[in-house]
Amino acid sequence: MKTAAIIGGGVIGGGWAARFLLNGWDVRVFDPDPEAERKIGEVLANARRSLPGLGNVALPAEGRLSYHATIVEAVAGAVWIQESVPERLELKQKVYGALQAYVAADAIIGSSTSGYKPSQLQDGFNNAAQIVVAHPFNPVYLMPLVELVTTEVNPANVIDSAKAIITEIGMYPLHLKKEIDAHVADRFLEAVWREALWLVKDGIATTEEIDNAIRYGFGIRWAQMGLFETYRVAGGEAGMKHFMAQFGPALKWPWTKLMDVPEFTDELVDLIAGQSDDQSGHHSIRALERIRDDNLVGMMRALGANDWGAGALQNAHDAGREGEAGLVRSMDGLEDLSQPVLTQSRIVPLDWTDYNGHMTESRYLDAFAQSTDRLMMIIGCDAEYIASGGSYFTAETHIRHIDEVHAGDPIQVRTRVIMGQGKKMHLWHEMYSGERLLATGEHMLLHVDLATRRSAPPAAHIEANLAKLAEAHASLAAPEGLGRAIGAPR
Ligand SMILES: NC(=O)C1=CN([C@@H]2O[C@H](COP(=O)(O)OP(=O)(O)OC[C@H]3O[C@@H](n4cnc5c(N)ncnc54)[C@H](O)[C@@H]3O)[C@@H](O)[C@H]2O)C=CC1
Ligand SMILES: C[N+](C)(C)CC(=O)CC(=O)[O-]
Repeated sequence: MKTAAIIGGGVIGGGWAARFLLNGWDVRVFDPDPEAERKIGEVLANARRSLPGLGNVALPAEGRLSYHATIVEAVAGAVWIQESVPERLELKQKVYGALQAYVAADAIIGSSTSGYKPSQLQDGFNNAAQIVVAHPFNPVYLMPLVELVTTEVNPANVIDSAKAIITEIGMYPLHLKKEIDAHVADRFLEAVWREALWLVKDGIATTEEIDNAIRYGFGIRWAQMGLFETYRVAGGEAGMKHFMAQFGPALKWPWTKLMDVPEFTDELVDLIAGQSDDQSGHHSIRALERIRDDNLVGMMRALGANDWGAGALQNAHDAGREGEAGLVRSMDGLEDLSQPVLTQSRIVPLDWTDYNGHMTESRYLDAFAQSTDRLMMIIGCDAEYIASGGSYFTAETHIRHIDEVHAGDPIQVRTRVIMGQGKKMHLWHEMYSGERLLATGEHMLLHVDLATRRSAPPAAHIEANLAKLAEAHASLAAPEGLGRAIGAPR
């Protein structure tokens, strides 16, 4: 089991603790705040609610969380130390002094700093080679980006290990080519924030109207294509060059105030805070966090369906986790052909539930369809085969809902081949949470030629694999409920 030490467990340190813990790492925390345990507990509760269902493959079992009275105790055995103390250079350097004395020589020390350059943190320490900036985004347990900033004193093996660990916990290491104050993303955030403060101060728009300008407009676009790809599309068929020719000159017009910062007078602070209270004061911060998390999970899962942006990143992370979750991609991976095939192992995501507070009916079909997709892949009807023109279409489905399941619960689907002959594939899926049977799905599929859209025999290797599974599964007792239908009223 790998161990991470969290030095400073506030908003960001708590998020890092949750991210490591839910990805199976042991986490040791040092924070002198007597309220730290309670605060981290609340962040962790939100993380447990949202992160496990973000992907389509179950996460490993949670690691162990412990709190320690000193830095020296907290860093014992840690291979990653994440410093997230307040953004004050002299405080961070004091912490690095202690870390220099106690951290293992091969451990990595990441700083969450939003603005300091790694050279400012490394300065004067004989273990500078171990110190990097690993700047995350709030909430750390859901947002994938980590800006990894290094200097010439960090050797390649430290940088490679840092990238590998960040990737292992489901995040994306954006390694900057050189260090710069506030890295990449915070420079944008500062520019946008500065401009927004002017717009409020000058009475052009309220905090709520500015937020609407973002969330009804460019904010949604940025979440999926970023800045440059969005503008490339906005240039029409002529693309980026046309876009630059058309809108480049505006950069020199007085559209923005950029470096000019409004003074934080009491009047301006009251104006902004008052408008923010009017806009959102009816929600507690924890409630707003949950609304934010629900939306982030929903958006990232929607991007995943298109294998795009943060969703594509999550899909790649899922693919790397399949083996540990017991999922296979080919017949070679099946240890015992006579047993039903594990075709899904996941946590019920937040966006799969409904007004009745449980997994909604359409998601049972979604889950069973994903299990069918995996079985198709296992017998050889994979992306390459489908691109060559053959696939299966579902002709008939019968789902029985046997027991409830809720967001955050683990589910597994085990699949039997009832019949696999010629064009026909008859599947039986059983969905469990632990030992509890939740639902069954019976599906008849037909192999089709994608060019003619008509049924046609599958390739020989697919037919052979299907027959092998059907024969092996025939030795099991017939599943209870097989062939059932609602039936016409008498
Ligand atoms: N809040 C945000 O949106 C983001 C913050 N960051 C960065 O993360 C770092 C932490 O920021 P937040 O979590 O927002 O601050 P915070 O104020 O919520 O948490 C800081 C924590 O550090 C603890 N602390 C203070 N002195 C300490 C010491 N000597 N040793 C161990 N713990 C100590 C405090 O008790 C507190 O719990 C900063 O460098 C900040 O720039 C990075 C990304 C986003
Ligand atoms: C405001 N902030 C500079 C601390 C923000 C960040 O560093 C990243 C984030 O989560 O927005």
